Amino acid sequence: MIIAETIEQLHAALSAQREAHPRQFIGFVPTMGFLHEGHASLMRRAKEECGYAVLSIFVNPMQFGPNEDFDQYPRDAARDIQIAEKNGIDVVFMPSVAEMYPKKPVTKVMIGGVTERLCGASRPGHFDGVGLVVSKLFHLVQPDRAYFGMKDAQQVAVIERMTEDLNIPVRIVPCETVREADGLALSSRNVYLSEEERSQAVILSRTLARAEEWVKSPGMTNRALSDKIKESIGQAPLAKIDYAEVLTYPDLESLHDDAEIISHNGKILVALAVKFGRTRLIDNRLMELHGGGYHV
Ligand SMILES: Nc1ncnc2c1ncn2[C@@H]1O[C@H](COP(=O)(O)OP(=O)(O)OP(=O)(O)O)[C@@H](O)[C@H]1O
Ligand SMILES: CC(C)(CO)[C@@H](O)C(=O)[O-]
Ligand code: BAL
Repeated sequence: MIIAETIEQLHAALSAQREAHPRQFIGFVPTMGFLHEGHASLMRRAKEECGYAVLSIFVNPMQFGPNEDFDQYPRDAARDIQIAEKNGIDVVFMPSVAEMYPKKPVTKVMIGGVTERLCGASRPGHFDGVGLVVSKLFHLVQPDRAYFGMKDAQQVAVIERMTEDLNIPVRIVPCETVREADGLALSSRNVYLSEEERSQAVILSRTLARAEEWVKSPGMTNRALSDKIKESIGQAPLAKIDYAEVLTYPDLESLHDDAEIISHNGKILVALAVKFGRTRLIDNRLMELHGGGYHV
């Protein structure tokens, strides 16, 4: 496995690969490191489907707000390198902030529409930072396919829309969320949780499982569902709701408050962001409705 800390080293590795295997696909997994089994599942899929897999590890300051956790974000490069190697990665790109942003960028990648709700609303500027760094990474790596986790479902919708609007020649591959045995979605930020917060954090996946049943009940309106979701999260005394919303997917538009959910035709996303102390966790469930029918 090649470890590239500079753009020059990355280019050298990719040029050698393209020269030796011109027809082989390149699969790309962008991350912020502190790798876990969720990341590993993306790496294995990239390797299996493409034959050659590139991982990036970069905690991107541009996507953190001034009062967010950029400085505290967990980092462990040595452990990440071992996990990458075990999961079939051919090149790890782990640049410094100065390597990625030698000058303060004056170019903005602003994605509208799909960023108006959820994390786009509660983390102003977040998706401008994601759009910028992912565009840069796509230009640097020029992957055939890029693998993103559905835990960050809004991010998948944003990146799909950005690559479509800008004709970036990459296929975005959404990947299933990997969970702990009790249902908690794996996330690098789970390490911030105290024991008590960790045991209560199961309320996110538990509420999403309940929501899936509630959606199927005839007569269940969006307003009633939202109330039930909030009440369910409220059963965890330490949980503070940032958002709990039901939106269309991938456009992330509102459903009418009084509309019966089961009569909706298309995908809906039940999306949660919940704080435990200073730790903000997200999770979601995507469902497909057929104007009365129901499929996961
Ligand atoms: N549990 C998971 N299952 C599958 N993919 C995941 C999971 N968690 C994160 N990913 C995906 O890994 C990629 C990199 O995410 P990131 O490095 O931000 O990890 P994270 O665990 O989501 O961290 P954070 O705690 O900061 O949200 C993203 O595409 C993300 O959706
Ligand atoms: C896609 C990403 C690596 C961009 O910094 C980040 O938002 C993440 O880890 O999901
Ligand atoms: N997984 C999303 C990256 C972030 O929280 O900034």
